[in-house]
Amino acid sequence: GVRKYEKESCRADHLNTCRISPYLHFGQISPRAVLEEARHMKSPKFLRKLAWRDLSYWLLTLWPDLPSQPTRVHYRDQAWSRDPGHLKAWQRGRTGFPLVDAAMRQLWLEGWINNYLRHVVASFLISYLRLHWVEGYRWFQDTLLDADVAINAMMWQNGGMSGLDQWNFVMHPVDAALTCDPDGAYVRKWCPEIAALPNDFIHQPWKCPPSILRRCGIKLGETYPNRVISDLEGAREQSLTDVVNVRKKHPEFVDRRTGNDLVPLPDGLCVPVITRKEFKYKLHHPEAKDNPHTAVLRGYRSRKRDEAIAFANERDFMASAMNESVKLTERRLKATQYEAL
Ligand SMILES: Cc1cc2nc3c(=O)[nH]c(=O)nc-3n(C[C@H](O)[C@H](O)[C@H](O)COP(=O)(O)OP(=O)(O)OC[C@H]3O[C@@H](n4cnc5c(N)ncnc54)[C@H](O)[C@@H]3O)c2cc1C
Repeated sequence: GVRKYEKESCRADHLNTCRISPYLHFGQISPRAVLEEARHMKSPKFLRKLAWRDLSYWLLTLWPDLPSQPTRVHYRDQAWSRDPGHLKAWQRGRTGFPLVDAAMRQLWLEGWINNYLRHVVASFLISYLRLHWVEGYRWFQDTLLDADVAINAMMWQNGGMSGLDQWNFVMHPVDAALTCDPDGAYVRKWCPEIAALPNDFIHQPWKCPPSILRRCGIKLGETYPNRVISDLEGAREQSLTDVVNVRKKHPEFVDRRTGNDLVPLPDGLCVPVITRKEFKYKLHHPEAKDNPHTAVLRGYRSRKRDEAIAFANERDFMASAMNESVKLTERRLKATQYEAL
């Protein structure tokens, strides 16, 4: 169990975490008892996570408005999208991105998803749909069995870039899927309307050749939603620019020496806090296309799968081109026979 927790707690298709958060939240299990048990497990990762729980309570006592007001105060001026259609699609698991949809459906029906999936859907809301993190916080408060004002707010603040500890990664909805659900079992369970898709396309049906979609009885836009956004990279770039604009507008909250954000503490003192390297780079190189510190996580599986998909599409194209050419020859032949008569 411990080995799986250390290395594979991300898996969506296996239960590799403890699932004790609702019991901890409602006081049915004491965190001290859990800590005592966990000492024998030799899982530093687990102990770290348990400690984060206390960290969030400490943060909430320092910043009582943690659930609604950016801790990095200048991020109040950040531009966000306000598309209600996108928010609804995210909440109801109808974004057209299978892993995001599967997780949001599980959350709605069971009131729980694992930590990795919470990061995936949060990254999607914030960095790709560019919707305000407070929307995510509110939805999680409404739907999670373990909904906890302190932990939930701390995590959404950090994901939303304005928390004390900015996440240094962004989860790509397809690359994350290949990591946590490599054979698509999880997506098939929660998105049964696309279950018949072969593994290569289960996490990106929009790349599936039309003939295979037809064979699986899938009509994108009808039986399963089209993607709410298709230009993921463009959306991510815009989100990056939104943060850089805030930092440009408020040089008084950027430490001149290190480039880190400055956060005013409740007693008035301003302290520098760790800031994502890609934000610091972009501030000084606004036109640069390739940011060497990009935070989007990519995996080797994605590249392998992309090659397989390109091959399948090429084959599909060749097959339909050959089909067309056979039909054309038949039509020509018929026409000549008709003329000969
Ligand atoms: C956007 C977002 C929102 C979240 N909202 C909540 C929430 O409202 N309530 C909640 O309990 N957890 C929240 N978490 C943290 C974490 O996802 C859950 O605690 C965990 O998934 C619960 O499952 P588990 O008991 O199997 O966790 P395990 O991984 O087995 O961890 C054991 C316990 O450690 C604590 N813990 C684990 N991860 C974290 C963390 N990242 N921060 C603080 N404590 C942690 C929890 O009490 C958890 O029950 C959130 C995470 C994210 C990314």
